[in-house]
Amino acid sequence: MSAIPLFRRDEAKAPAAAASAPKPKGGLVEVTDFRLRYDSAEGAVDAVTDVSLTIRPGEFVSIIGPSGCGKSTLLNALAGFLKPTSGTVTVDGEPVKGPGADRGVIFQQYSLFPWKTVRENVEFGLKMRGVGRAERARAARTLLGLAGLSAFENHYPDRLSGGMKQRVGIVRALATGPRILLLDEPFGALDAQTRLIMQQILTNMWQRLKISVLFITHDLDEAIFLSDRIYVMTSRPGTVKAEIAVPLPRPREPAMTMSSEFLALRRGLMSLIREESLKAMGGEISEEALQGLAINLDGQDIPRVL
Ligand SMILES: Nc1ncnc2c1ncn2[C@@H]1O[C@H](COP(=O)(O)OP(=O)(O)OP(=O)(O)O)[C@@H](O)[C@H]1O
Repeated sequence: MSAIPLFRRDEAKAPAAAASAPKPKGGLVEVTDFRLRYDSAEGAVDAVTDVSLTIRPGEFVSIIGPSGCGKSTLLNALAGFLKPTSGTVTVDGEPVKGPGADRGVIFQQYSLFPWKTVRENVEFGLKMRGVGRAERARAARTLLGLAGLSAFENHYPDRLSGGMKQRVGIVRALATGPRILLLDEPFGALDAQTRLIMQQILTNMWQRLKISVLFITHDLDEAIFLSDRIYVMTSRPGTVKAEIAVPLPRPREPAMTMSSEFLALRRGLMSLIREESLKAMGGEISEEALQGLAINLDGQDIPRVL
């Protein structure tokens, strides 16, 4: 078994891009000393603190971390929906001041227009920008082809499965040519098999388009399979605990998930996440309790009590 080193911050290097991939046009994301505090009626919540991270042009980066560590908060700040309390978020050197066409955003919930066909959904953003009918149709058909959806261009969303709807959502976000794609647990609502297929389609599309991606997930296998690098966050207030390079070759193939390299990465990530998830639960769960040994039975015989 070959051991894969887990890198701490500043040590992770992205693997070289595949020779066949197009050269990315911009898409450098820099987050520096980012902090976000929510002020609510119940008091202030420090959601994220002292986060600095980078997504290089054309890089696929994932963020994993325990529930409530601020992953969505970071993504929303990159999307321009939230302003940092302090620190900076820039895209190609320009501070993010709000949502913009340079960033496509995809959430777990599907957000298609039910009264429009698949192709009309994909063309919508282009139409808003005044792109002509023929050019719109050509762009939509190319992207739908890449996502394996050509046969469904005239279907309405209610005729599509969850996986198809999410693929249409991704295609729609890509249609306007963003430099960065931000995905917040996009496959979280899908069954395990569909999820694997979606990962394969996304990695294939990304390899063809080579735009920068920030991907949030709870699924370690998904993060490893898709990413060039993975940031692991601590429990709240979230900060970066580790930065891990994924040195698996491209294109990614499902068989790689059985490789010793993949499994070594998985083990390393699992132990980092477990540590933080236990902390996020307020430390009330001990190792003993996880084994069912810490429950006080007062000398009673379990089968008789039940
Ligand atoms: N509008 C808000 N007001 C107050 N607190 C908030 C608000 N939005 C989020 N929070 C809190 O900030 C913290 C970070 O939330 P966030 O949704 O970014 O975490 P997350 O890592 O994406 O969580 P999950 O993995 O469960 O989706 C959480 O403790 C959450 O309860």
